[in-house]
Amino acid sequence: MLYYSGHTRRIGDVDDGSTVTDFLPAERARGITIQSAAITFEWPPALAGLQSTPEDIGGDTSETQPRSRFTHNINLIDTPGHADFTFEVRRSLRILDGAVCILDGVAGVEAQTEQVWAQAAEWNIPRIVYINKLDRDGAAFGRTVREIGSRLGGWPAVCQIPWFEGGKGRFTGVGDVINLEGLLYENGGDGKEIKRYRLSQLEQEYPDMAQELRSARAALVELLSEHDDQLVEAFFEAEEDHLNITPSQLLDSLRRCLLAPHSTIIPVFAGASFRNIGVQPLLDAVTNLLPSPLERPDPDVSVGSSSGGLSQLIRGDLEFRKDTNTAAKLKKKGQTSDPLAIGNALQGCALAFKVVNDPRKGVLVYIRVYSGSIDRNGLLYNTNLQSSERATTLLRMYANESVPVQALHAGEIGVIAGSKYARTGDTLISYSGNKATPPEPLNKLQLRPIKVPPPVFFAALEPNSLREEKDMHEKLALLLREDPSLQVSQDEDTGQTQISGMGELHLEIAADRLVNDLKAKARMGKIAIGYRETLPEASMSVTKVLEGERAATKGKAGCTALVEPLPDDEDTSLTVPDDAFSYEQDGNLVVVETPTLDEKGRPLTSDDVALPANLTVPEIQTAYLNGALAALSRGPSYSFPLRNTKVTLTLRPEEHIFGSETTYASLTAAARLATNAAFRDATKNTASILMEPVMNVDISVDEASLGNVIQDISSSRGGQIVSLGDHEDGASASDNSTKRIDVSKIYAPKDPFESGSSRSGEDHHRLNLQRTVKARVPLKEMVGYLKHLRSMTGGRGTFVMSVDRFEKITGPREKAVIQELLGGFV
Ligand SMILES: Nc1nc2c(ncn2[C@@H]2O[C@H](COP(=O)(O)OP(=O)(O)OP(=O)(O)O)[C@@H](O)[C@H]2O)c(=O)[nH]1
Repeated sequence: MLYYSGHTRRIGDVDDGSTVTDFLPAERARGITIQSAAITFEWPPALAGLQSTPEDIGGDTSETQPRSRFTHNINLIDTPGHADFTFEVRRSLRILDGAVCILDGVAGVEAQTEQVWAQAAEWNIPRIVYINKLDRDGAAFGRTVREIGSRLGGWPAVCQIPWFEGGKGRFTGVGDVINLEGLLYENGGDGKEIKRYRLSQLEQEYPDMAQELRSARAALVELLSEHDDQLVEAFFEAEEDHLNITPSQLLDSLRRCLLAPHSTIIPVFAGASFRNIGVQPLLDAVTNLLPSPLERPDPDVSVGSSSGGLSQLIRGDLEFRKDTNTAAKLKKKGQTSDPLAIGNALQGCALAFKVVNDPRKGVLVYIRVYSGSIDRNGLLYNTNLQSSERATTLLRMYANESVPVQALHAGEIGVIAGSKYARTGDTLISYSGNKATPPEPLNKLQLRPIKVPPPVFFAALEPNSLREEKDMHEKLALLLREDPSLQVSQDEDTGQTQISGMGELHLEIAADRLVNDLKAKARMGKIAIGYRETLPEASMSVTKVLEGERAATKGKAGCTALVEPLPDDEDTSLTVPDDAFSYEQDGNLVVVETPTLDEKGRPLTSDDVALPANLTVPEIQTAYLNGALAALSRGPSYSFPLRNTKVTLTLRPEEHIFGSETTYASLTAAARLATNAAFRDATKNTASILMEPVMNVDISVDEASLGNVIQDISSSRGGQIVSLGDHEDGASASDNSTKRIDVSKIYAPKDPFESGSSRSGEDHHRLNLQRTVKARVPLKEMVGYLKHLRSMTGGRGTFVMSVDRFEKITGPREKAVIQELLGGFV
């Protein structure tokens, strides 16, 4: 894409590590994408002027021109395909306006495809499909098209068909169903030499291709007519001749269908990128079919407990819930809660979706601007961190150069260079006025956040020497800004640092980044499963006072803690009193109570003691919270993080505050001490109960291996089969909400081997039947599964998994796990 748009001089090759977007050494070495890089280019190329398009197709010159005749800015976000990085995919998905789903023409729809497809549907992102690798042996365009129908739950609108030499030979080009022409690529060329054949020429020189193209055209018109009345009209005007519909009418219809809410039309394109076949027409399709930022629905935002659309907020139409703390506080402070004034104060709103530490340029924060503009040197408020910084350098990123710009506007993607704080996922806003903080409640404005899945693997990280420890932690902090799906915790007693993440590869790459790219002098220990522990019973209320001499932290402070197990799956928000400060994370709930103080820290009755001047109620709440979170990261019995645990911390100034001796740090330390003591109290009779991650596993296999795979999951691995999908009849793995697609009604050109095979087509069909097994399996049993699955399925099986929940381990399994853990520690 970058080559054809004129931004690089040579075509990058993943196999020899010369790609532009996979720029991390770890990515180039492994040939995979890890971070979603964002790059801007123009299509059609800006320098070339208007692209020459095939003349005289359809014959009508009065109609609207396709968008691909005019230069557009395209922001390309390349996302990783490996299951360990689904979080990376998720966070880039949400900033997309449209997506190209690239399928492997041999593997077809894979388990991973279904997962990412469903996520994209959640964000309402219009998608087109590109079936790649059609040059490979065993590539099956037709079968893949049918799988798109059965497994992705939509109607494939075949916009291109593959062109094989002599019908079965080398893959040489594509048939363009919209423009009714054949595109023949020069063998072994860079893809710039394309010979175009009009239908009439094809009929003379390649009659089979012409025939297939006509069938495909009829199928496309018929499919769209079922979803789009305007095309039905056009069809009648065209004297009911499929071939007389103009390309523009078809593109407009496809676009209407694709952009309609809950669209079930999936435009399909074909190619072999490695042979440089099919890339430019795909770029035309991106320009012609996918929406511009202006055509996207209003992004969801929340402001405190109110939520709605961003433009609603700007117009002053967002209703702020009167019962919220926000409204009450606003009133007290005498500030406006006039929605229009709030909307007017917002000048720009952007999302930081990627933080990259570039060895030469420093920290680059990639942002997507949603409204207004982000200006150079303007003050930017980070509503996640509740702090502001100036965007001194704004860049637009091209393939190998970055261009400084004065502002980034709504719809644009660019970079803030040198930002000190912004992390992946943070909402950034600019606002009117010169204050360091935006007017309330804009400081709470959040673009719809993504949930970070709980990490299920961990490993110890050790600096090579004590001297390196500080440096290692600084570099870790940078890594965490890049990737919020990594977590780091430190053992208070041993000082050992642990890193946890989504998968083994995820942690390996993190360690690789830390050591090789960020040059931390450290090493990572063995990767193990991240179990959790939960309390067997509630503790007594425990008060601890921390004295400076005893601890590393200076100062004196106290805290009272009470801990208790939460019932499984309880909606924790229900158990918090409205006026208390509470925080939920990883299935835990921390509540901080200050029963004798008002929100300004003043005593409620004359018998109560006030806060000293150096402390405020919010500071105490955060200090206590941080102490509790630190304690929660290490359980009392097995040192695993706690789960389903409620921590209630209470501050009573007369007991816990010692004038100016009481600092923020000492309060945090006291809260941690008290929480830990309460944990010990709750486990004095019985040890914590271990919990293990149980995964939702989707396995794709063909009919022949189905029995073995099910047997293996349910008996050897203790898994529970949830459902069996039959892809070809449409009883697919996709959830029930997606409509079933009648696969027999899908148009797909015959695959070369289908006709030439000695087997009857039907037999072949059945043998290739793909099934999706959905199961719930403990993660412990899934370690090393890919290799096993491959051997059971002759290499064709694929699977994906995500954390479903943590479950208590009981009975003989508990013994076995504990034994293994103990063994691991010896
Ligand atoms: N034969 C053939 N091989 C291809 C084609 N396109 C890509 N490949 C090969 O497929 C492999 C994977 O290519 P990538 O571009 O890294 O695929 P990806 O989907 O981006 O992979 P991730 O970066 O892990 O997400 C490489 O070895 C490519 O050479 C094609 O059209 N034909």
